[in-house]
Amino acid sequence: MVGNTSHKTSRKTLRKTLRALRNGLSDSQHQRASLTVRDNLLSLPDIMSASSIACYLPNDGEVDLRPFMHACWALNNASALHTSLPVLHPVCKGHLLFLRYSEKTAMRVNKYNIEEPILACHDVIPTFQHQVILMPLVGFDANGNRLGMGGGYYDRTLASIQTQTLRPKLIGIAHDCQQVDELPVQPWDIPVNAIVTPTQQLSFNRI
Ligand SMILES: Nc1nc2c(c(=O)[nH]1)N(C=O)[C@@H](CNc1ccc(C(=O)N[C@@H](CCC(=O)O)C(=O)O)cc1)CN2
Ligand SMILES: Nc1ncnc2c1ncn2[C@@H]1O[C@H](COP(=O)(O)OP(=O)(O)OP(=O)(O)O)[C@@H](O)[C@H]1O
Repeated sequence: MVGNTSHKTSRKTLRKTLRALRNGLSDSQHQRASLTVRDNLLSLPDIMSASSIACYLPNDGEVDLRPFMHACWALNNASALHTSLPVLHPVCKGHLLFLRYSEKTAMRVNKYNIEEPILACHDVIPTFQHQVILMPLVGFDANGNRLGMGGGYYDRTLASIQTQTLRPKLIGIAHDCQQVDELPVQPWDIPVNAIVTPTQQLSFNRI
């Protein structure tokens, strides 16, 4: 665990350190992480009862959710379980849309070189209509505070649904090496309900 994480340690420095750690994992560590996270997710009642789950495609050494998405698609033959991916909002800068994603989805590359579905209105799944949003974490602590890539995309997008009573469960996904003692928290940070890593399933009581 990265130790020296007082509030004085800037988020920028932490991001750099934690991104280097996950990018330093070997191919076999990445493959194992991806499969154990898949299995851990499939053991969660919130996942098994969901009909729409927002995922992401791996970037910058993140845990690869593609095996999990394949498992969801296999389940979708028996139950109605759909996966979506984040797309940079074309109008509302700094926000995300979530678009339905399957093996047949036409894709393009966004400004961060991450593949995303080509925008088609009928494929948009409104954020609040997801039961679960799986969020890529750069860092996390044992209180469920999270650090992302620094764009504020998830924070802005999720801020608009915080007042709703029925809102998606936010599950952060990370490698174990991304845990820190204590993250410096900002007023706009939206904490997660749970965190899944290859070896941990943390859950947090939130109102
Ligand atoms: N897989 C994945 N998809 C995602 C996210 C993510 O964190 N992971 N996002 C979560 O928000 C959104 C994209 N946000 C991102 C924000 C910054 C960078 C990034 O690489 N920033 C560079 C600077 C690039 C530049 O300014 O041109 C860097 O920090 O090195 C990437 C994605 C939507 N899709
Ligand atoms: N709800 C919001 N409204 C306006 N600006 C926001 C909001 N949330 C975050 N921001 C802005 O986004 C910037 C990046 O935020 P932060 O450092 O929390 O990124 P992050 O941890 O990568 O978040 P995310 O994973 O949500 O992209 C901050 O400078 C902040 O001003």
